[in-house]
Amino acid sequence: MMSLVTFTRNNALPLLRTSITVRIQLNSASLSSLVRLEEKQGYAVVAMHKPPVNSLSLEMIQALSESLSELEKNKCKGFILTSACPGIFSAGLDIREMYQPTEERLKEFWSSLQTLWLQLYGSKMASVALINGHAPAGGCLLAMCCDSRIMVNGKSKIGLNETKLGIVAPFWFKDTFVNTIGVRQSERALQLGSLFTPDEALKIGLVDRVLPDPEAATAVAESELKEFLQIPAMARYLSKMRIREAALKDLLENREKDLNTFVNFATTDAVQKGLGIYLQSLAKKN
Ligand SMILES: CC/C=C\C/C=C\C/C=C\C/C=C/C(=O)SCCNC(=O)CCNC(=O)[C@H](O)C(C)(C)COP(=O)(O)OP(=O)(O)OC[C@H]1O[C@@H](n2cnc3c(N)ncnc32)[C@H](O)[C@@H]1OP(=O)(O)O
Repeated sequence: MMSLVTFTRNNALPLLRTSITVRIQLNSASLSSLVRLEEKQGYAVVAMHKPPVNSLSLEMIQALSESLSELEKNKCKGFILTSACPGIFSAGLDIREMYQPTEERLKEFWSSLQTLWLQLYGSKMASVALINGHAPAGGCLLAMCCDSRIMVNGKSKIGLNETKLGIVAPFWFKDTFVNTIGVRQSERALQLGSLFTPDEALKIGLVDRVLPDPEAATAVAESELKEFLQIPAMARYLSKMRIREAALKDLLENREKDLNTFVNFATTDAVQKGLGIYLQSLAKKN
């Protein structure tokens, strides 16, 4: 189904001295059902929808990438990244992709994740993560790639908990973490695999606002995004790149090496054993 939306720059971006009407066509037919794209006045909502926990499988990662490309193609200025699965933002990487994998799929999985991170962390679009549920590991990474993070209060937790699975956050996860919460907090939290409550996350700067319920959080996410969109786009983007470009460059220049490191590490007996135990513990819970 082809949908059409009209973005009037006068409304969406008050600081731009132009009244050009930008017509945006989001070709949702070609996009996967794993991601729901909703067009709003001057921005888009990207909602992950892979029940039960929005785990980032190869298909989910590619669907997110395609959605961002679709927005870029349509000259969308900003988006809210959130979840359409109640209580879950994203459970992070789909552990089943890393457990007893074929080498070919494992490589495609990791390479797609690298692409998604480069796209999201380096995006010209302004973005707000509306974290309406748990956001461990890869889920936290997605949120950190956005320009602002609004979290709904409750039992959900956020953080990079990789060490708890017996794995290590890759250097670009770490760089994103350090750029968000600083070196000391990152060093401690990475080692401990800490998952933070919304209030704890607020205290260390991992999220920017905590709201009592999804409705309040949505309203704040919208006004936050509009604030970002009011800044002249080029100045805002180049300022963001001042902070992010070194990390982006590092992965761009070391993609192949990072891929090989990941494949070698993930397929060791020790890591496979650890992932198997972790998957069992998740299954046992139910
Ligand atoms: C030297 C270093 C070099 C290179 C680096 C190498 C390796 C590093 C690689 C990657 C970094 C990893 C990043 C990651 O993102 S790893 C994933 C981390 N995620 C988690 O630990 C979250 C696990 N899940 C949970 O804690 C809970 O599910 C959650 C709190 C999110 C939700 O709880 P809830 O009670 O609502 O649901 P559950 O009943 O637990 O789960 C439902 C269902 O979903 C399955 N599940 C959950 N999470 C995952 C997942 N991440 N992947 C796959 N499947 C998942 C769970 O097993 C249940 O399945 P079923 O029993 O079949 O219903």
